[in-house]
Amino acid sequence: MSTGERSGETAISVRDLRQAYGDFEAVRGISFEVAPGELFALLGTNGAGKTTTIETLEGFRRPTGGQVRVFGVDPYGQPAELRERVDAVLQHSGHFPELTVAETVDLARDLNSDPMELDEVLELVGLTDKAGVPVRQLSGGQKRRLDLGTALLSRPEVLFLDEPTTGMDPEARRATWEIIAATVRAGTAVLLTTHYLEEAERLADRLAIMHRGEVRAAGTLHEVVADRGDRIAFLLPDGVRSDDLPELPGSASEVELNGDRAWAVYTVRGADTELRAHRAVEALTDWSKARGIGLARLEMRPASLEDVFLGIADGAHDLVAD
Ligand SMILES: Nc1ncnc2c1ncn2[C@@H]1O[C@H](COP(=O)(O)OP(=O)(O)OP(=O)(O)O)[C@@H](O)[C@H]1O
Repeated sequence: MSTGERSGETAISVRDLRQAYGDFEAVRGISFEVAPGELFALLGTNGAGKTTTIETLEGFRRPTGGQVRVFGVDPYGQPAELRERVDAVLQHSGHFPELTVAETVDLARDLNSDPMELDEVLELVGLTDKAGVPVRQLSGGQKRRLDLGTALLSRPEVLFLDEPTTGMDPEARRATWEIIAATVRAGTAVLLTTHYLEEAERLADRLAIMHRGEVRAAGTLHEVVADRGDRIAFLLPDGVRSDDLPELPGSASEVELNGDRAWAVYTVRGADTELRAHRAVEALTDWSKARGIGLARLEMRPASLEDVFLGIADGAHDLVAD
């Protein structure tokens, strides 16, 4: 159990954070907290402000507005009282390419007062057989595992993970998820950014989706997808236009193009979503029978994290200057 868990304090606190680069405001008033033994995932479109937020929490940047705290301490400038309690896997690691894996781990161990043993670190991240290999000869995924090993060897109470599994094959990614989950179970507060939605689904206790510097959705996975509602979809029958689709109480309809197929999509939101979605399917079936048309590929399912993300990202790739 970590010190933080014992005292019940908040590990990471972000309140109305604003961060600007010159005239451009990259982070526009975001707030969240992470407790010891909790993993919070920060998701978002490219350029949403995730790395800027993590860099601010790591003490590389002073907020232009709002406040960030790590165990109640302002992290700007990486004060000594936080150095032994906090570690990170950044997007770009700073290892020396000519040093071997073992030398790299030992170098990181030298900077800590009570680090894990070398063998323990190598085994933890599956690099035992690469101990004598220079870092420059590692694959991208192996370098990420080395990054994780050098971050974990100090047994940090707060861990920042900025896209930690990028470049890993599916097996290495799953192994890394196990390591991260075990670290959280041991009491570490983890702030994770990732573009792999499955990673957040597997690991996150709570999450936030950012877009253009703002949090657009936040909560547990269940809360975030429940907000989006249930989805009913079927292939738009030949000869049926979007205007011909029946109106169903409590649901919104639209036509989605996927490749060369057009889909009729209904979204059912609010209280008793499951029951109302079921009634909507019955009404659609009656409507299609009355017209003698089929509802090919009819599906009804709760929204996924991907649906929520894509709903937020819609238009995110327009070349619009902020
Ligand atoms: N040093 C900098 N100077 C000026 N603008 C910057 C700087 N760093 C980031 N930005 C801009 O701030 C915005 C947020 O960038 P940031 O790297 O925080 O986003 P991100 O959510 O981590 O993106 P990605 O998912 O693509 O890694 C982007 O528009 C980016 O171009």
